[in-house]
Amino acid sequence: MAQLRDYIELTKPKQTFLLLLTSIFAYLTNISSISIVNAVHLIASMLLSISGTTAMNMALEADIDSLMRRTSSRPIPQGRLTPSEGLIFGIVLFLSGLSVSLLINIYVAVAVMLGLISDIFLYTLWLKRRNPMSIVLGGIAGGAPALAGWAASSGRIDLQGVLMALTVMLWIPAHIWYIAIYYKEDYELAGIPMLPVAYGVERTVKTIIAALSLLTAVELAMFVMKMFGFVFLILSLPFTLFLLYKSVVYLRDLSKEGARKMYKMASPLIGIIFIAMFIDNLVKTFLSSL
Ligand code: HEM
Ligand SMILES: CC(C)=CCC/C(C)=C/CC/C(C)=C/COP(=O)(O)OP(=O)(O)O
Repeated sequence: MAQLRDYIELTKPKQTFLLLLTSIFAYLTNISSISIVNAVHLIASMLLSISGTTAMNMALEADIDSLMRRTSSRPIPQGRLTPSEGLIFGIVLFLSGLSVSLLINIYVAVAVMLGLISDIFLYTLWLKRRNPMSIVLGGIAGGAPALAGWAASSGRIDLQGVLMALTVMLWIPAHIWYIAIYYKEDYELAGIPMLPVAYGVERTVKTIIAALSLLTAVELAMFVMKMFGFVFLILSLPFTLFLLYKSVVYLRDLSKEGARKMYKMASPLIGIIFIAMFIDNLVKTFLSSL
């Protein structure tokens, strides 16, 4: 049982759940074309491929995880699982998820492959240990589940799918860089040049503010281009602007404890935005049926 718990920990359940949520709600924004079979295939494909990618990431990062307070208690640094056990587990899960994605359509499989390439090859193996802006390309992995959900219901990868993925990517700087400010010493110890380590806290917060400003612009663009309506705008814009405002206020603080609060405040935003997309489409579909 302890081993099963360790294997589950390799999949980062909380992160995987929220990533799955973005995929499901991206899928449901095409309410007129959903099918139970496709929805089940999407959920299975995302759970398997996201968990697999995350387990591969943990197996490949066991060395730096053992150097960081936040991650040193994980199964592989603690020797409860070996890196090769973690890698094989991740590869099997991922390939299973990719196979299921092909049951839906080729575009979902493309999004799954984008997630793997971005998370493992661009971020984990190449950029994270070398480049302070690693999460920009690593962020494509974060947007991949939303792209997969849209592709599963629309049958294509188009501008709307790309903008929905971009929405996640522009939230990621607030998500990870507030964590990185809080754990700055950890990343320094492990030699990981996260933005706060390389350019300091103030520069990092200003970059987060720029990303949240772009996120606001993308939300407005999706409204102007009639991809989503007023319901989406009034449910997501205020929360985005609130996090933007609190980030500007945090510029005068820059404390570690303040960073932890900002990280916790950032987490729900991406869920709120994708639920807003779903509710907007639900209301639009209901009104058009009257
Ligand atoms: C480049 C992309 C990303 C990176 C580098 C990243 C990194 C991290 C890190 C370092 C943590 C803290 C883990 C810990 O507590 O030890 C975390 C937690 C988490 N991440 Fe991400 N993440 C990324 C993308 C995402 C995306 C796209 C989502 C959801 C859509 C997400 C959802 C979560 C959640 C829900 C948690 C747990 C929060 C908690 O424990 O309170 N992450 N992530
Ligand atoms: C469809 C598909 C396969 C999508 C992949 C989605 C996915 C796993 C996104 C997470 C992105 C990511 C780079 C996390 C690594 O965090 P980290 O290594 O910096 O975190 P840590 O320090 O806590 O290990």
